[in-house]
Amino acid sequence: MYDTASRLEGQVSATDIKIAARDVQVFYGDNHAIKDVSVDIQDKTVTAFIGPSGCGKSTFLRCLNRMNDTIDIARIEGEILIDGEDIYDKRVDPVQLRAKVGMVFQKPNPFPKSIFDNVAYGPKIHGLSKTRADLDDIVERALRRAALWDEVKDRLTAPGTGLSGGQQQRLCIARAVATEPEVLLMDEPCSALDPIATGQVEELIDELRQDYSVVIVTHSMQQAARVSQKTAFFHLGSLVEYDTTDKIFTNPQDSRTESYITGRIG
Ligand SMILES: Nc1ncnc2c1ncn2[C@@H]1O[C@H](COP(=O)(O)OP(=O)(O)OP(=O)(O)O)[C@@H](O)[C@H]1O
Repeated sequence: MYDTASRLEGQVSATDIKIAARDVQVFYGDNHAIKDVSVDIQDKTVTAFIGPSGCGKSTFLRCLNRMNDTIDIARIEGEILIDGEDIYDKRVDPVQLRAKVGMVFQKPNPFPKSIFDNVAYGPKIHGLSKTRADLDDIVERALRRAALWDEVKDRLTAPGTGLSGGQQQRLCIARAVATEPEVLLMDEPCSALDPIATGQVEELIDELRQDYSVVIVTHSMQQAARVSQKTAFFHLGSLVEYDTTDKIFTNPQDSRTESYITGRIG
C-alpha cells in the first residue's frame, strides 16, 4: 500500500496548497527555536517533519494550530495561512481553529470519560449535532474512520482509559476527526506504541490522507518513508530541505540532510 506509484509527486498547483507558512520565527524567551521557515503544505498529502532532537519539529507543528499560544514565553512572527486565511489574525478563535486543525499527541491522552464521550465531546461543544441520533452517527463515523468501531462498538460506555495503548491512540484520532477537521497534526503518534499498533496507526494515516492534509512529526525515518509523500528536514531551527519523500531519502540536495538520513547526525 505504500508503493512509490501511489505517492503524490510532481507539480504543485496553488489550489493544492493547504497551509502556507511565510518567514516564521518562534522564540522561547531568548531561544530562537524556529528561524525563518517558509513552506507550502499540500492538501490530501502526508507531510513528515524529521530532524535531530531539539531542531524545532514540534514547535513548528504547534504553530499550525496555535498550540504555542498556550506557552507563555513563546513568541511567533511571520505568517501562516490555511486556505489563504491568516490563522494568527485577531478575529480567529483558536478553539475553532483547533477543531479545523486537529492534533494527536505522542502519548495517547483520552479524557477520563467513556469511549463514546471521548469522541462526542468535540462535536457537542462545537454544536455539530442537533439530536442524540446525530451524535450517535457522528461518533460511529469517527470511530469507523479511526478503524476502531468493530473493537469498541459493544462497549461504548466503558472508560476510554481502559483500552490498550494502540486503541487509545486510535480513540484520540477518532476524537480529532469527530469535529470534521481539514488538517490533522500528529506529534510522534506512534512513539508509545508497539510494532503492531504502530502498523495499524500507519495504515490509518495512509487512509486519512484521502480526506485530510496530515502533518506528522516522527523520529523514525522508516516511518517517514512508509507514510509520507513529502518530507521536511529541520536542523537547528531551520528548514533545510523540503521535497518529495523519495527525493529526500534517495537524492537529498543538502549535505546536512544526507548526513541525517545516513545516520551521521542526530
Ligand atoms: N515549552 C517550551 N518552553 C521553552 N522552550 C521550549 C519549549 N518547547 C521547546 N522548547 C525549545 O525549543 C527548541 C525546539 O524544541 P522542539 O521540542 O520543538 O524540537 P523537536 O525537534 O520537536 O525535538 P524532539 O525531537 O526532541 O521532540 C529546543 O531548544 C527546546 O528546548
